[in-house]
Amino acid sequence: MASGNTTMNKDTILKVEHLSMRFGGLMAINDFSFEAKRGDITALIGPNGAGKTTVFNCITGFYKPTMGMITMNQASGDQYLLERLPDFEITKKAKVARTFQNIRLFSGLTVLENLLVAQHNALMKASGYTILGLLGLPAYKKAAAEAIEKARFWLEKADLIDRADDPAGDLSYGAQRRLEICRAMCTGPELLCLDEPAAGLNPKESLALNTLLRSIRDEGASLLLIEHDMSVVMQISDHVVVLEYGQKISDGTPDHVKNDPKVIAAYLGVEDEELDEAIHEVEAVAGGEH
Ligand SMILES: Nc1ncnc2c1ncn2[C@@H]1O[C@H](COP(=O)(O)OP(=O)(O)OP(=O)(O)O)[C@@H](O)[C@H]1O
Repeated sequence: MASGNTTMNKDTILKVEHLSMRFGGLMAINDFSFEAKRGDITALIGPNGAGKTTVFNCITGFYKPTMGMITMNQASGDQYLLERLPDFEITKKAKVARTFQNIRLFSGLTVLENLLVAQHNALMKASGYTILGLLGLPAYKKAAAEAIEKARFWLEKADLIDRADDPAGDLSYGAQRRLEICRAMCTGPELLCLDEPAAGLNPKESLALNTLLRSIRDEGASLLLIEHDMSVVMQISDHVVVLEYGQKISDGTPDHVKNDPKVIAAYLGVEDEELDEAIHEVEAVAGGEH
């Protein structure tokens, strides 16, 4: 059941309005608003400590924001105010899944088993929560076959199907990251939030990640990612939002953001009082290039 009723364009999947998060005396996020469009890959970028992970934690229910509204607008038209939902309902009902900066797989289980564990809820429901159900109910057998089918589908997309029966811990780092993303996709999200998916990947692994992320978008899901690797952000994002000190400093296409003097200045790490000067310098250089 929907828990929100904001008037929203159906192309918008996530709307963050006036989000603020205070930790004691620190205002980590300060009146931050943005929208992610359905079917887009939206990247949230910014220098270290800008507040990106805090925004993710508010969207996915790990933190309750000090202020603000976060609306998930499903394709069906159902809306959920995420700041009011417990985190397990954000995955289950609102259909928002996430991965973390550090890999959290069951390394002793096989690749396939990791994806079946992700579908545990659907399987238990089909069993009627009884051992007899597990053993004999046709509904359970059907659900189990569907769970395996879904797992195989995402393993194909991630180029991991040949590793299905290997322990997850035996995979390379890049392959483990892709497996984590497959696991999140097996929960059937409409919005997938990825926290630095390219961190620590070599160029070949980065390319394989880009291919997987594009195929997730092609399958109809929307993505929101935090990423430091600018080659990933610029190559695959449809939309980029830039945070600095908890506030939005730029929002637009990768090209727009890449050439925004405020973004360049933020990444160069200039102090506030030097910002105007840096912007003028960057504008002068950019002007000279044309
Ligand atoms: N649980 C917390 N308690 C206190 N302060 C916190 C907490 N979580 C984050 N912060 C502070 O909030 C600010 C934003 O941190 P956050 O981790 O969201 O930034 P980030 O942009 O994700 O950084 P990075 O790129 O380094 O991961 C930082 O000053 C950080 O120290």
